[in-house]
Amino acid sequence: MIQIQNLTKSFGDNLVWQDVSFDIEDGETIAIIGRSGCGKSVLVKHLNALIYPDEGNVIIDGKNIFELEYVELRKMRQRFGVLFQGSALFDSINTFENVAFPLRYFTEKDDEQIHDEVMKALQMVNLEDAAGKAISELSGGMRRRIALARATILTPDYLIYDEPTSGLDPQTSDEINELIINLAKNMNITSIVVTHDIHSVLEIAETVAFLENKQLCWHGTVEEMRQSDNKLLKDFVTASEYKI
Ligand SMILES: Nc1ncnc2c1ncn2[C@@H]1O[C@H](COP(=O)(O)OP(=O)(O)OP(=O)(O)O)[C@@H](O)[C@H]1O
Repeated sequence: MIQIQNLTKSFGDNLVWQDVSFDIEDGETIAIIGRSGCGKSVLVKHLNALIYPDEGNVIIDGKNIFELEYVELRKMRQRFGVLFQGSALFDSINTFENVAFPLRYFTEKDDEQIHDEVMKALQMVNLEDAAGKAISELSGGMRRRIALARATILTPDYLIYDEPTSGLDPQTSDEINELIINLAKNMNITSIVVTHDIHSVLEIAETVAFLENKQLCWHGTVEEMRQSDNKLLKDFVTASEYKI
């Protein structure tokens, strides 16, 4: 379980948000929503201590991650997979090696084990035929799926998705959403999804955290979001051109 407690973060005199608190249960899929620049990415970067807050704590399984020493911090970070905005694949190595990269970097596994695990991951995203392809040969949707295979190769407990469907057509977005749902179910992953895409929120999320006015404006289940009277939340959802 991740407990976010009274987090406040500024960069210089730019206050991003203050006093943000909510919990993420094991196995939950939560969407972090809010307008551009409201601090969604900054918030999720606190969850694996890529950014430290001015005030507040993140407690994972009872431990305050901002107090961890280097070795424990590294271990904790390995429990997270991250699907970066724009996929962030390495163009200089092929698809197979992109997915294999975390195994080569973080584990002592031999080539045969690495081969088996990479092929299993590629199968999971329906791209086993792309193993030998250069990244430049892949479409945007395929890149996203390869990035997903790489993000899950170390079987993380938590997976952070930063705008997983941005720039994709509706059909490809649906395919990625389906993969996110399957991964959460089959690998029992806790998923934290940063998105503007209300359609995706309704497809994949169980809970929603809405950042607005430099604070956590609203937090609840998707069902509660559909019925909420919170004006700012309603305005945000309506502006996303999706009626709930
Ligand atoms: N490393 C940094 N140094 C200084 N300011 C930063 C840094 N990272 C983010 N910010 C600022 O923090 C604020 C929140 O940025 P963030 O990227 O989290 O927003 P976001 O909600 O994810 O936006 P978007 O939806 O456009 O990706 C912005 O004002 C941004 O300029």
